[in-house]
Amino acid sequence: MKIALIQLDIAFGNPEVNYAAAERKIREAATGKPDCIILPELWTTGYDLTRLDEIADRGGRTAGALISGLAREYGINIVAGSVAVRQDTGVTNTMLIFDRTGAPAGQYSKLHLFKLMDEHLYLQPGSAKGLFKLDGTLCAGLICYDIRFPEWVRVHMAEGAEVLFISAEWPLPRLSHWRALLISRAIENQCYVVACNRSGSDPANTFGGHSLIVDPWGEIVSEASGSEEILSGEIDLAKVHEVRGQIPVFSDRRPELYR
Ligand SMILES: NC(=O)CCC(=O)C(=O)O
Repeated sequence: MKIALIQLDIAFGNPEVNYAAAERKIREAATGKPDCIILPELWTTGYDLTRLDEIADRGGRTAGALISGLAREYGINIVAGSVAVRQDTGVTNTMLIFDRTGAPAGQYSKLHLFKLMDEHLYLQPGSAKGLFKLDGTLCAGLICYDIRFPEWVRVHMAEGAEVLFISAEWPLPRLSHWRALLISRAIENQCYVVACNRSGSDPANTFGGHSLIVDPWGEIVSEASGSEEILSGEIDLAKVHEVRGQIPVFSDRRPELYR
């Protein structure tokens, strides 16, 4: 599976600019004929949370129509990062996933809200898992701060997911945590981790970039710089089975005692 990670510099609170930029980058990434493209967290609005009443995407319809159309046009799966989605009950930070036909393959609303960036004041948390299938492979999609919760990642991996997609807006001062957490999640779950961060800055934060693909042994397959770029890398699902066969972590678990 060939993956393209679009490490975007997001315009603060300006969905129109971000829709145009994402479309341009997806078209550019599509020339490399990837099987899957991934975008960062909150790529339509950035963290302009105080203006969500104005700029959140009702039902995710605008972002959904754009991404579904591009997925269908190029025949590529797109993990469309996350979008501030206006629901009847409030706004969620929701990952949208489309398959090669442009059909929705799943969605996931960020479960753990990050207080340091005021998410709890403006966003509603999700309450469902982020499992979906791409080309027959079971995948999990989680968002940024979620990677600090290994127990939540494990819930997905224990159901048999082989690839963990992460969309993020992870600030530069905690870049060492970003790398260590992603490598740890890959090693402990013996899965591929495909993690797309943003670059650039907003009024409150500078973001770290360094999007990553990590293999099930914890080795880095590809790593981006700190600037805007399209990162590519290949994942070999046979390696998941090889590593899980060599050290049978999942069958050696004692979940009855983990309480
Ligand atoms: N957008 C986020 O969830 C950021 C999470 C983060 O920075 C962290 O340190 O955790």
